[in-house]
Amino acid sequence: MELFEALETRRSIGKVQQDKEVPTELIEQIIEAATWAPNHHRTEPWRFFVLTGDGRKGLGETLARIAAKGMDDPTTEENQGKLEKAKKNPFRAPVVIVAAVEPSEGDKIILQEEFAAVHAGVQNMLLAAHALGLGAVWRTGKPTYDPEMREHFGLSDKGEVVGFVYLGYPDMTPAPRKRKSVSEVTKWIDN
Ligand SMILES: Cc1cc2nc3c(=O)[nH]c(=O)nc-3n(C[C@H](O)[C@H](O)[C@H](O)COP(=O)(O)O)c2cc1C
Repeated sequence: MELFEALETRRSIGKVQQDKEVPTELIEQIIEAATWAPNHHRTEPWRFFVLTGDGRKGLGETLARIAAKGMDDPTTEENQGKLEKAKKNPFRAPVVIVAAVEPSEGDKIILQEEFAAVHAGVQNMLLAAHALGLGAVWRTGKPTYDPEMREHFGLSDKGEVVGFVYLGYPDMTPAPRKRKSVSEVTKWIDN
């Protein structure tokens, strides 16, 4: 797929086929695409966790634990329903690739730039998935940044999950989207 076509036609695909497995080679290709992202001082701060099958269970349990902390009474019927839903969330796609940052140490290292590199990597992953005929969506939400999430994936105190890429073969056709025009978002400064 040509680059500009991929840029313009990539869409968040929230609904993917449950029973169609994604070959390991394609998952590796998508992660490799992330590793080609630009990164200042060549720190390569990205880390990835590929969750498949029952490997998605731990994420669901962590999401539920984090959600329970924010509830006055997690035992009510309504809240139990919410916690069950949180547990099931990672099962919405056959593959969840967790993208995380492990910032490097050093006088020259700027924390925001370590995050920027991983964010750029995630965009590469979404484009690669699209070019390979897969559907993907970058999911986050407040629990992503809870310390328990960092601990669940064994990241350092400075490490952080930056997103969950839900991946599979598309089971939806997204509606075309509009973006603001270049002129609306750009100011040319030439003197
Ligand atoms: C940092 C980040 C977090 C996002 N988190 C979610 C999310 O939690 N759930 C979701 O459905 N989409 C999420 N998205 C996807 C956006 O909703 C989506 O990109 C936006 O609606 C534009 O649609 P498009 O990707 O199809 O162009 C996220 C996107 C980014 C960049």
